[in-house]
Amino acid sequence: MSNGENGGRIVKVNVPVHKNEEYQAKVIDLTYEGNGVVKIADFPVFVPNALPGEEVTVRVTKVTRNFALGRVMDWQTKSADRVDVKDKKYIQTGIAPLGHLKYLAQLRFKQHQIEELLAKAHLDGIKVAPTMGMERPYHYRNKAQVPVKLVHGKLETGFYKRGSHTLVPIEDFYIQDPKIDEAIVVVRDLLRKYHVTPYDERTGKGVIRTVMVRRGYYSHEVMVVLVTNTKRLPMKEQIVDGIVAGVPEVKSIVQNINDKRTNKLLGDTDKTLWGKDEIHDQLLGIDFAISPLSFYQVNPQQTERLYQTAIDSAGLDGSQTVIDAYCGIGTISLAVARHAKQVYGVEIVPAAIEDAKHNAKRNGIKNAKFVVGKAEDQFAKWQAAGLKPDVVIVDPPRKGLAESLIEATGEMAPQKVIYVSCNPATLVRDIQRFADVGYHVVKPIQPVDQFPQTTHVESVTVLERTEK
Ligand SMILES: C[S@@+](CC[C@H](N)C(=O)[O-])C[C@H]1O[C@@H](n2cnc3c(N)ncnc32)[C@H](O)[C@@H]1O
Repeated sequence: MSNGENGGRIVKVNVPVHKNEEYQAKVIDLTYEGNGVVKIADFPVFVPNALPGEEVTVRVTKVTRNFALGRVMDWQTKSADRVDVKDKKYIQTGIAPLGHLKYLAQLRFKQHQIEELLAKAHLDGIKVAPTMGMERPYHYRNKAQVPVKLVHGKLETGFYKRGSHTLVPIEDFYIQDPKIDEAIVVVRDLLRKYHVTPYDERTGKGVIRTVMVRRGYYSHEVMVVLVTNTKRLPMKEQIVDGIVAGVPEVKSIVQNINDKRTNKLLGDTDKTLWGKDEIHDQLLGIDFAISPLSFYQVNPQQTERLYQTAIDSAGLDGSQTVIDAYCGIGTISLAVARHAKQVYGVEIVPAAIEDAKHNAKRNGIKNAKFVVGKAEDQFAKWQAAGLKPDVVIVDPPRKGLAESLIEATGEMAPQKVIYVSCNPATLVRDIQRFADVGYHVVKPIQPVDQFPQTTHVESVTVLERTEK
């Protein structure tokens, strides 16, 4: 019998492990979240920083009815796939939850996740290609959003410990562009120098909440966004001058005001303090304008590979009509437009569609039309209007596709469906639903590692219409 917590209530649960006790066990698996799994008298305990095959001493930190959480206190044996991460902060904070696994093993882990889900759905016939990885799988992020807090009386920038709001001070973020890390240190030192107070979420007081920095991968243009809780930023001129002097590539300095007591990072009001309102960068040779609130892919190198894989799979020769569903700021649509007769993009966020139209114009692309709306509703409208696309590309959020969208696709009868997925579980579910309307996977699913050192799995699946 052990005490487990349940929404603040203490409940008695009949389980074979006890909080704060230590157990020796062998790690038997790795979860999709990157935690090691050990079983104690058949009861699962999930443990960060533990790899399959390792023998460990685990201290149990939390017990629930069905599982427990634990922490490795000691390793009796270590996995050959283990990397000794120099700084435990990366694992503690969730910056790099797979940072302790060799990169090749991370790529296999991602491939294997899709294979396992297919096998569970009795779809073992569908193959999965080895994950396309990065040559240098570090320092890839083109955007940082770093909380600012008082830690032991000193203003610090860093990252939250997993599952908490405890700030761990960090200077080298490991997966971010090092120029971004340098810019954050410059800003932090200026905030310290001019005694700007960090926001305190308990009292709602203080000035600076977050520092966001973006840097164009090709353009090298840097944008610094200071997210404040107050309309006034004290010592504004001095801070701006300091950033201009300390960050040579800076092209835009923006104050974003977020005076809501919320976990939301950015507020709705932007004030450009210096330079341009937006920076620019390219993806697949297309120029994109990026403002503080714009969505933009964070790993440009791998995004290009992911989208190129999707575009190559579409087999376009300039004569096709293509739908790009969940098009965001039109990244895929605009890249496809150069190889298609006409492209239609649909996306639920109006600001993203504004960006998409703006980006089409800037690049002189005239054969892409963008619509705001729910993809599932828009598919029904297109179907009713008799639109006959040759190719449908979908890039949905983690929850995958609405069933009605799959049915409408079946009715519009494109030759190909290209499915860009960020969640293998909903991908496998949707592959089964596509089979019901006559579409089958025609080549191995291609995972592309968009987020090295983390557990995210992105992939491209090609489905074709097959006669029943
Ligand atoms: C994985 S992102 C796709 C990003 C896009 N391909 C790009 O590169 O910019 C998923 C997108 O789907 C949008 N979205 C979410 N639910 C939607 C819905 N029901 N209909 C249309 N778009 C939706 C989100 O706002 C987000 O932009």
